[in-house]
Amino acid sequence: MQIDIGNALDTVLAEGLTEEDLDDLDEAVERAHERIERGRAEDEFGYASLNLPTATDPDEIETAVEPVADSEAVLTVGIGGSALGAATISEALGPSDVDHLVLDNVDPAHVRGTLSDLDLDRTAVNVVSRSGTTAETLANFLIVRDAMDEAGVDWTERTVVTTGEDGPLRDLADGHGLPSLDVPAGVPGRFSALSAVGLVPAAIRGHDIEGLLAGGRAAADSLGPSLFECPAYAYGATAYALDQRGFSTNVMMPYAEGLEAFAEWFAQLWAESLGKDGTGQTPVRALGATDQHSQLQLYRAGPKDKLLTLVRVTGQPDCPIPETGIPDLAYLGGTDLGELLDAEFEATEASLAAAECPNVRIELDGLDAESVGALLYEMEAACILAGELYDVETFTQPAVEWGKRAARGLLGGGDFEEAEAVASKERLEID
Ligand SMILES: O=P(O)(O)OC[C@H]1O[C@H](O)[C@H](O)[C@@H](O)[C@@H]1O
Repeated sequence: MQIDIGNALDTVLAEGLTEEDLDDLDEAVERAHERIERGRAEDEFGYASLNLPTATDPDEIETAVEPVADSEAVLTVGIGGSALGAATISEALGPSDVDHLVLDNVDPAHVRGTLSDLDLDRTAVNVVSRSGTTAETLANFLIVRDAMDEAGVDWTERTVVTTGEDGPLRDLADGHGLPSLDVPAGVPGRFSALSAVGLVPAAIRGHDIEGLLAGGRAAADSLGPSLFECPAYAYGATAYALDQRGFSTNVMMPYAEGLEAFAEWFAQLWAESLGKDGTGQTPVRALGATDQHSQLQLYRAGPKDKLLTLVRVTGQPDCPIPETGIPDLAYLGGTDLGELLDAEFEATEASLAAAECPNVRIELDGLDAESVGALLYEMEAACILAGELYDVETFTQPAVEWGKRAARGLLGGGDFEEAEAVASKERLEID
């Protein structure tokens, strides 16, 4: 990944970063890098995530998915960090003979519709939950099992489980002798894409999981004590510094359909990791060039509180635009869709800079296993670096846990005082 922070500098924007700011940040990055390396060396909770490209065993994953190698579809049942990494990888690496669908939400119509479209006899069920207790995941899995029973399919022959060392899902996998993989200890879900959590569907779909890990390893080698030599840290430090200047929203806008899910994965990573103690930068998902025609008006002319992260992929396949006799469209003829996308990308960068809106360019050399593995790793490293600069507990998500306990209490899943707050909700109803 290459990064260009030129449009975040004071030479472009009044509120931009000065040379002195960058030097100060660089010193902070050096300290943070030392902390991160110490955490990695000791496999500390969270920091251990940055060791996944070497710790993950691709052969173990390939072996676990062998029983479902005949699948026409893989259905991931998981949510948040247990689904978004896998979805990102599948979408970025493109089509395969095996479709990948995700049941994360518990929307009844969506779940029913998804199941009714599948040939369950040829579907691999990929159940993922680090805790093994997440209500949405477990409820959906029970429904999938039931649907398989009804269709006369032995669900135990079509299910692969990835979960923590213990918990109800681990017990279930052990009880039925299901192929099972570990969510590695010390790795929070949103940092687990380069483990079995993100790689099982890729393996079933025939994608190059060794390549994904090799990309992660190359990215690990690129980490270093200076932001001027480390794209991941340059990104994390720039986003942090801009947030300190009031650019409290980070719009992640890839110019590639294959990275739409990546923006969603990034949003969880950034929000759950950095949204602590009254700090954090709000991630927003957008897609270029599509959202130039809907949201860009706000980003350029609305409140000056946004950083735009614009991602482009070089080396896209050719897609020539045919010549036309229509005079107004003549400029398009003989060019290529890729050229049009690039022109849109650069025009957006310039238009934002001209309006004093900071933006950062991230470039990827193609969307292959290596570049996708590197991208996921570098964004995780950027996030961990930013967490050090904010001085927050990057790897926990207590605010999310609050709502989970409240919902569980409401469903009779135990006594949770958070559930009482739901009953005492203030109302002012207008019909
Ligand atoms: O993997 P699980 O334990 O099922 O958790 C799935 C997701 O649930 C939560 O609500 C957490 O906030 C997320 O960080 C996590 O990724």
